[in-house]
Order: sequence, then structure tokens, then C-alpha cells
Amino acid sequence: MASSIIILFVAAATVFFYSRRRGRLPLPPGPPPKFLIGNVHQLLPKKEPWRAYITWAEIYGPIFSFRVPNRQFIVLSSLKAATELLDARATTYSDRPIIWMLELAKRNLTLFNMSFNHPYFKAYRTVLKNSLSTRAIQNYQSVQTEECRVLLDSLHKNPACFADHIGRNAAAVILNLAYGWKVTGDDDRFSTMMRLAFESNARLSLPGRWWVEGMPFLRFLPSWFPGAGFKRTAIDHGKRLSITDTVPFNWTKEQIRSGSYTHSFVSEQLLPEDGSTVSAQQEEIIMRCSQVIYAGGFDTTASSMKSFILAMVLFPEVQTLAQAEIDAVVGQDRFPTFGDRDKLPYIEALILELLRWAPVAPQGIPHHAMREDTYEGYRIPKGAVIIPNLISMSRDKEMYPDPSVFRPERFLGSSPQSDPRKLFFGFGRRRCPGSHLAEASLYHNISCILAAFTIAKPLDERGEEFTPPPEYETVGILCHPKPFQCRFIPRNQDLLASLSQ
Ligand code: HEM
Repeated sequence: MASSIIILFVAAATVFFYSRRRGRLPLPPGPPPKFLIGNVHQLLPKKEPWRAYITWAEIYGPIFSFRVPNRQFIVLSSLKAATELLDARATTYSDRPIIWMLELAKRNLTLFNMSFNHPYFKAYRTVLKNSLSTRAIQNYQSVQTEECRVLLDSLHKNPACFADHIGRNAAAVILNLAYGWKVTGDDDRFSTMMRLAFESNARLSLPGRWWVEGMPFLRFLPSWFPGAGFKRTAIDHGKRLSITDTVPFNWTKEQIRSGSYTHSFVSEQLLPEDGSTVSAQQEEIIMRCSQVIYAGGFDTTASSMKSFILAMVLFPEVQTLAQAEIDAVVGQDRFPTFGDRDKLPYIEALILELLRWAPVAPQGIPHHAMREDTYEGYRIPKGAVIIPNLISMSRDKEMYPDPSVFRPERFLGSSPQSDPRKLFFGFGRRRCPGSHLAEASLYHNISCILAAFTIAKPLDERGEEFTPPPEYETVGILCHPKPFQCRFIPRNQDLLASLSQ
């Protein structure tokens, strides 16, 4: 009896001592906060807090912290810190912070914002993992091939609007894949609806834009109250977003009912091969998955494709090597196909370099610490927002020497540099489920564009080439190259003529 009491006492003392010690650990270093507002005044420019993270990472190292106003942020700027925490301790770090504007808009059930503990979370991830696996996405190669031909034809006929053609291509592939919907023109009904919804979502989730994110008690203000306009904004945008829940999904259901439908993610899920009935709950999960396929796959792929065009303008020697590989393997009398992919290692390395050189989401998507943790002598408080600072990782000189140079050779040879897929598709249980589809789309579009055209610097009014500046703008959490000019010089007129046949 006495020995049990002693053991209990020692155990309790150890727990007490340990928790005290943990409590005493400091937060990671960071810029000194101001009394009430924290570091909000230093997160500039407001739309692009990741620019401040680059500077702070240089000053404070691979793990630093800041506060906005009473929300604690921890920023991970090295692959080591990100994988040791977000991958290796995934059960602690796979939640998402609450975005109050999305809560107010009643958008908390989309996968991007859904809590790791939500009963639907696992089901969502399983559906997406299975339907976007390397094997499953082969079903969509014909859609990607067909839409790539439309893209090449548009680039040939109207090269000045290349960014619009790229956007249309990304939307067309995703809408066809998700719902079996064929985009027909520039004012396509579903493309427009989804784009507007996407803009609403980006606006509501803009980091640093809304006071309520740092002072959640503001959400209790009645919407008529002076200064509570943010609540009305959330509700208005929420209505616009909710249309995308039902309209495309019900359209596909209607097509299935009529007996004439195109194979898509939704049709495949609603008509299981074993003939089993889909419950109302499963139907809701399928509907929400189809929505995140669009939300996750549209702007990301479009951004990467625009960065590819920019990279080819800025690094013509890479383009020459890539075209030489395509000519040697594929020849000049047909376009590359998915079947050629394994035989085009330089193109594969070019795609990896594209993911690294131009991170689509420079600050990733924030994670959330579900319990208190310690790392490298620092305390990570429960509830902290964890930012994977992908932009700084992409510029890590030890991992990627000469980081601003676009050099696919980094990923070739006997000692390739660190695989950027470990970073740029995210971490832990929130890792991007669309990575295989994204890479397949990039491969097909990039190899076909390089087979068809040489992308060249634009000409000024004197007919001389000039170099467009590599400038980026941020929309929500995603980055795009700012509009720039370039030329698409046809390499093979016969091949291009075959597109119109
Ligand atoms: C170049 C293309 C793409 C890039 C760079 C990219 C990158 C990312 C990143 C960094 C995350 C956050 C992971 C994390 O929280 O740690 C993410 C999440 C996600 N991505 Fe992608 N992605 C791309 C394409 C796609 C595509 C094509 C789809 C769908 C077809 C997709 C669907 C998603 C979804 C649904 C999530 C949320 C996962 C969750 O919260 O559990 N992405 N992506």
C-alpha cells in the first residue's frame, strides 16, 4: 500500500514537474509584438504576408513565431522542421485553424477548412485518395488530351491571350473530370459560377484582411451593428458559394437519370460498380468532394502553367534542351502522349523545378496545433496556427544552390537535390490529394506546348526583344505571375494544322 502511494506520488510529481518545465519553455523567437495588436502592423503588404515571412526567416531562423492580435502563429521555414512536425507528428498538426469569415459564411464543411476531428474528414480523404490515385486518374487522360488540343489551337490562333486560354483549359479539365460538364465557350455557365465562387472564397479567407480572425469575439456583433459590415459580407459571399454546392452536382444527377451522361468523378461515385445504394450521407460527401476537386485543382494548375510560360521566356536554354528531348523521343510528326512520359526525364525534372521555382501557395495552407508540443527547446502552444513557409524552403540555398535559377538538372543524375514534391504539395494528413492529377496535367500540357511552339521574349516597338520582369501577385493564398507578354512561335505548322481537323 505504502509503495503504491509512493509510486503515485512520484508519478504525480514527475507530471507536475514536467508540465511546469514545459510551461517554462520559450516560444520560438520572432519580431517583438506590440501590446494589443501583436505583429499585425508588420505583416506587410497585407495581401502578401509571406513576403514578411521571408525576411523574418532570415533573421530568426527555421522556426519563428508572431502574434496577430491574440492568435499565436508559428512559422516553419525549413523542410526539416516541417517534416519533423507536420509529417512525423501528423496527429498533432493535421487540423486546420478556424477561419471565422468562412464560419460566418457557413462554409466550414469544405474539406480545406474541415477539422481533422470532424466525423466526415476520414471519409472525404478516402474518397479523394482513391479517385485521384495514379491509377484512377488514367480514366481522365482522354479529357486532358482533348482539352490540351483546344489549348494548343487557341495559343496558335490568339497567342496574346495565352493566360485566358490556360485558365479556360484548367477549368475545362476539372469541370469535365468532376461533373462530366463540357466547357463550350468563354462565357461558360459553370466556369463563370465556379470562378466567382472561387473569388468569394479567396476574399473571405484572405489572411490579415478581417479583424474578426484576430478578435473572434467580434463575430457575436449583430450584423446591423456599426462596424459589423464584415458579417454581411460573409453572408453575401456564403450565398454565392452555396450555389456551387448543388447546381453542378444536381446537373450531373439529372444527366444520370436521363441515361445520357459522360463518365465523371460524380457519376462514378453515384453508380458504384458493385451496384450498392448510395446513402444520403455518402451523397453529401460526394457532392462536397466534387466541389473541392474544382476548388483545389483549378487555380493551382493554371498558376503553375503561367509560371511555366514565364520560365521558358526567362530561361531559353532550358526550353532548347526540353525540345531536343521531345524531338529525339517523340519525333516531329505527332504530339507527346501520356505513354511517352516515362521516356522524357528532362520534362519530368522541368516539372519538379517548376513546382520549386514558383510555389503556387507560398505559405502553404495553415495547419493548427491540436495540443501543446515542444520542438528544439521551444514551446508550441495548443491552438497555434502553423504556417509551412514554402517560399523560404524553395529558396533554401543549402538544399537548392542558386535558388532563383530555373535549372531542371537539379533533379537529374546520381545525386539529385531534394524532391520538391515533399514540400510543395503539403504535409501530414492534409497533403494535397490532387498531386498526381496536377502533375499529369502539367506533363501533358507542357510537353505538347513545347512540341508545338517556341516560347520567346516579347518585342518592343522597335522590334527588339525585351525581358518581362518576373513579378507575382497573390490571390487569397495562391500566387500567379503578373500579366506579361511573350511570343508563341510555331515549330511545326503541319502538327498545328492537324488540331483543326
Ligand atoms: C500544381 C498544382 C497543385 C499544388 C501545388 C497543390 C498544393 C497543395 C497544398 C500545398 C495543399 C495544402 C496541404 C497542407 O495543408 O499541408 C493542398 C491541399 C489540397 N489540394 Fe492541392 N495542389 C495542386 C493541385 C491540386 C489538384 C489538381 C487538386 C484536385 C483535383 C487539389 C486538391 C486539393 C485539396 C482537396 C486539398 C485540401 C486537402 C485537405 O485539407 O485535407 N490540389 N494542395
